Amino acid sequence: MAEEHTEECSGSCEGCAHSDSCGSKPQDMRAPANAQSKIKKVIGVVSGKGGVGKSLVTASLARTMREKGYAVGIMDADITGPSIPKMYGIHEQAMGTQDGIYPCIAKDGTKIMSINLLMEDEEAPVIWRGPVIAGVVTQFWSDVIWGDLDYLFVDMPPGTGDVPLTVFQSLPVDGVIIVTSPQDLVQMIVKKAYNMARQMHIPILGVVENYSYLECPDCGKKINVFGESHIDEIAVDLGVEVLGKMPIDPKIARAVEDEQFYDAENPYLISAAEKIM
Ligand SMILES: Nc1ncnc2c1ncn2[C@@H]1O[C@H](COP(=O)(O)OP(=O)(O)OP(=O)(O)O)[C@@H](O)[C@H]1O
Repeated sequence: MAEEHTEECSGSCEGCAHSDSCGSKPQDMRAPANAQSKIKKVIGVVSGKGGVGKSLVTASLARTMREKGYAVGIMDADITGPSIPKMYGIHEQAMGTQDGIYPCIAKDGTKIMSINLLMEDEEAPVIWRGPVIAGVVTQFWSDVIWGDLDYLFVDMPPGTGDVPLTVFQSLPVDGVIIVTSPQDLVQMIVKKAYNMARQMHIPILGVVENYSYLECPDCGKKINVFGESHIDEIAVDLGVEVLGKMPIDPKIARAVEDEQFYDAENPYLISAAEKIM
């Protein structure tokens, strides 16, 4: 019979003489990366609720890292609402061999994998149950030939469902960035995302507030379109860093609309990028 841990257990199995036979040892559910992938850091971008600009923040972080000369990939784990390929103007299908699937490469060199790159019709809905969707995300890790990457950003679906759970359990996530917006609900939803990452022992790198303000193009006055920000208080309360406050920026919105995000500049997330490095 497997031995159980004793009162002296520190919680970590490292260095314990009983670690091989202990029945209480946490199960490692990590999926193997593709044999041809060498990824230095995996960063998850999460949000407690939808529509806060998580995909935009993911792509902005990837752009900032590309500008700094790093090899970057984006895994679009938002299977039912994929938006990353379109932002970069990618509408082709990914190619596969018996070794795996090759990500598509954006004009700025960012490697991208998304369910939309595997579908014949990118407008066809994905009507799959949670475990199937979660399985696809694991395949994005095991079957995609990412090659050598400094950073892989994972654009998670909103909330705390099957996919974030699978990503946290199956991928070696080095840390998460929580994206939020300045609304009353925010405190509760940030805490949900925060608590999920904590419970899964994933380091929280900090929070980014999106839609923080709009700068008047005539007088430069900052208008709080979605109300007063509470992000600084929330960050203090949770003991996490505020990594950036992104305004509503028509130039960025245009880059998305024109499907030319590979050219977009985002000066608002420099400290978020530095925190990752
Ligand atoms: N700071 C911003 N300035 C201008 N446009 C923005 C900004 N943030 C997001 N947008 C635009 O708002 C829309 C929604 O953003 P995005 O797709 O990133 O949200 P999301 O949180 O990933 O959504 P979902 O939860 O549905 O996956 C997009 O068209 C995006 O380009």
